[in-house]
Amino acid sequence: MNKEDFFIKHISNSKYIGDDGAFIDGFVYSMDAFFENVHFKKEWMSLKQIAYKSMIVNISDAIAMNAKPKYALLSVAIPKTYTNKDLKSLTKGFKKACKEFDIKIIGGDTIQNEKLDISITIVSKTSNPIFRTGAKNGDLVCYTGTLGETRKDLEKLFKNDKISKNSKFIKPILNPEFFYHISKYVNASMDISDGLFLDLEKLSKSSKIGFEFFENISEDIGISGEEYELLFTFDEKNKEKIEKIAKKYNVKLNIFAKAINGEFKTEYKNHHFKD
Ligand SMILES: Nc1ncnc2c1ncn2[C@@H]1O[C@H](COP(=O)(O)OP(=O)(O)OP(=O)(O)O)[C@@H](O)[C@H]1O
Ligand SMILES: Cc1ncc(C[n+]2csc(CCOP(=O)(O)O)c2C)c(N)n1
Ligand SMILES: [Mg+2]
Repeated sequence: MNKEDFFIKHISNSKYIGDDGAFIDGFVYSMDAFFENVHFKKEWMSLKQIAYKSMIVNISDAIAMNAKPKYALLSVAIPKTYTNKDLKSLTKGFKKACKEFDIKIIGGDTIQNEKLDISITIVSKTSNPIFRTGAKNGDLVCYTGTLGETRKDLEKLFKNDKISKNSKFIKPILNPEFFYHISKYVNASMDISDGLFLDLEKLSKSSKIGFEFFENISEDIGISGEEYELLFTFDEKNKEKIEKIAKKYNVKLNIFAKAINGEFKTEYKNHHFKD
């Protein structure tokens, strides 16, 4: 067991752990860290882009639970060298995401540190939470969008090559309205942050199912992390309805497997705690 899984297993045996967020009394609580040299290097993105993405990766978890983000608590560790202009750029990024998703920042903490580190808690609302545990035998398994480019762009950045400012690595694309619209047909869902193969392993564990793949999924597609696409399962009888809604919202669907008895394990390791 890797250190991440070992720690999570021992920190709590609460039933709330294991989903993209914890559902309690109509609200979903989720948090994600966005740290310099772990999630980005300062040369790769502007401060506004960094702040914006730190919010988006958090909002992604809320959407995957079929919850509407409402409030954010924001902790920021700021390097000493940052000027007021730098701080303004950061606030612009946070505010842009808040405006786009109608979120209020209701608190947080600000400290000084060597690196720029951001931790965000999102409080979101839902009357119909979707968990990772709900996939049923026979369900179709689907992800949205196109996978692979994010990892390629990350590799380029590591080689000091330039990438487009429209890259999903810089600016992930979320599809909240599409997902809220199909939510009544969805049995299980999560977002793709670690990569399809690793996230399928999590889905398999949570729902106690395996997968029968309709075609081979290449490594390029399967190990690309930080895609923030949606991964979900649904009963075959809802396929046409979901496809129609996807068309309306211009969302690409990839129905790539069927849930079956068994379990799915990937040979690929989580990038966290590699060594
Ligand atoms: N330090 C921690 N203390 C308590 N619970 C944790 C801790 N770290 C993770 N968890 C919980 O463990 C589960 C898995 O966490 P993980 O970070 O893998 O979530 P994820 O949504 O799969 O990934 P991502 O962080 O990329 O969104 C979640 O329910 C999360 O709330
Ligand atoms: C400097 C740097 N090194 C590596 C990566 C790749 N990376 C970081 S976090 C993550 C998955 C989701 O993480 P989390 O579970 O924390 O949300 C991936 C693929 C990066 N973006 N920047
Ligand atoms: Mg998630």
